[in-house]
Amino acid sequence: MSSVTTTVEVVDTTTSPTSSLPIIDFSPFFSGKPEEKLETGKQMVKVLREVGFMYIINHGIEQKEIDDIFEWSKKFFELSDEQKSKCPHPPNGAHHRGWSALGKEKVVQMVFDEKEISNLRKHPDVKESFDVGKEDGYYCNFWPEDTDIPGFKAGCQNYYNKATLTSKYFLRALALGMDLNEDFFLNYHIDSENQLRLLHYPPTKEQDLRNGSTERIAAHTDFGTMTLLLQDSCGGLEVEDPYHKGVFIPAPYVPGALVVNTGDFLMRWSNNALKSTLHRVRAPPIISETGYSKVRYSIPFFISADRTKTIDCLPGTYSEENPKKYEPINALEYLSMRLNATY
Ligand SMILES: O=C(O)CCC(=O)C(=O)O
Ligand SMILES: [Fe+2]
Repeated sequence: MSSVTTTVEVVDTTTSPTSSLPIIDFSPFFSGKPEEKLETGKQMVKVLREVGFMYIINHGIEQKEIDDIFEWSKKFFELSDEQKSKCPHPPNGAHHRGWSALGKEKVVQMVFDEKEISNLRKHPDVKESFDVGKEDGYYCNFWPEDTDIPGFKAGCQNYYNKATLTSKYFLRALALGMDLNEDFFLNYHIDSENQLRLLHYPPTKEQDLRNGSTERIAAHTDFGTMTLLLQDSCGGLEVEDPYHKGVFIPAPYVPGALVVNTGDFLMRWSNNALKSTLHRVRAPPIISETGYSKVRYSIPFFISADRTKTIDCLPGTYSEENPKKYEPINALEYLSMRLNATY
């Protein structure tokens, strides 16, 4: 059996910090050979158990498709505020669609107390975003005027569909890696309300980013099943070392790779067997000459289970010695609770 982990192994990090994220080559999964599919799934699950974050290469999304969605993102954020404000994000945080202007959103980590949230919001994240879901989904999309940016809607939908397709391969691999039927997770993601998010972090005073008085995106975990992230070469993404709380590992740009991580929903579903790891975006590592950090574009794609589905701890993740830590929960109920806290 060929080994598909092409770089840094997850070693025993209980004494020394993890230095970088593992890279998984997904191409053996596409061979269709059961043993190669299983091996790819096992590798994914090992990383999700230990780190919760990895790079995936040879995932099936072509470089041209990646370039195209970054181009659309840049074009969208170049529109005037007046043009972008024709498709505003509604005040209801759970309806995560449309444009959120600079300073609108504060990502908070598991804080549900109104007063505490409003204190945290005094330092909003320095970013603007545009969110898209399934076109005929539960939450309607908001699009800019086609005359302002012709082709944008189709461009986003192309990437949305490709990322959804890719997510289904990852869900198959995940199931095999967890010793479940290959279609186990697919059955909970038949009618997924996935979320495509275009993110733009404008140039920001570097010193403020370094001393933490300004944040691009504060440390948080993602909510859903898994996230597939594209990032540009700016840098600044950091992932908490699973064995050293408060120590963050840089997750630099790897050309063509998707950064893939467990979300809180999957962590709960797995009875905490899979880790949903804290991550944040800080100053890029390279010091600028201007005192301002470079602009950053990134494109997360959040995979969510069907809103009608209720999940219970996965078979094989609980026993008499390790009982279920959670009650069953409905997917929509869980996501709405988390999203409402960010607006
Ligand atoms: O910009 C990034 O790379 C991080 C984005 C992110 O973590 C998120 O939107 O949840
Ligand atoms: Fe995130």
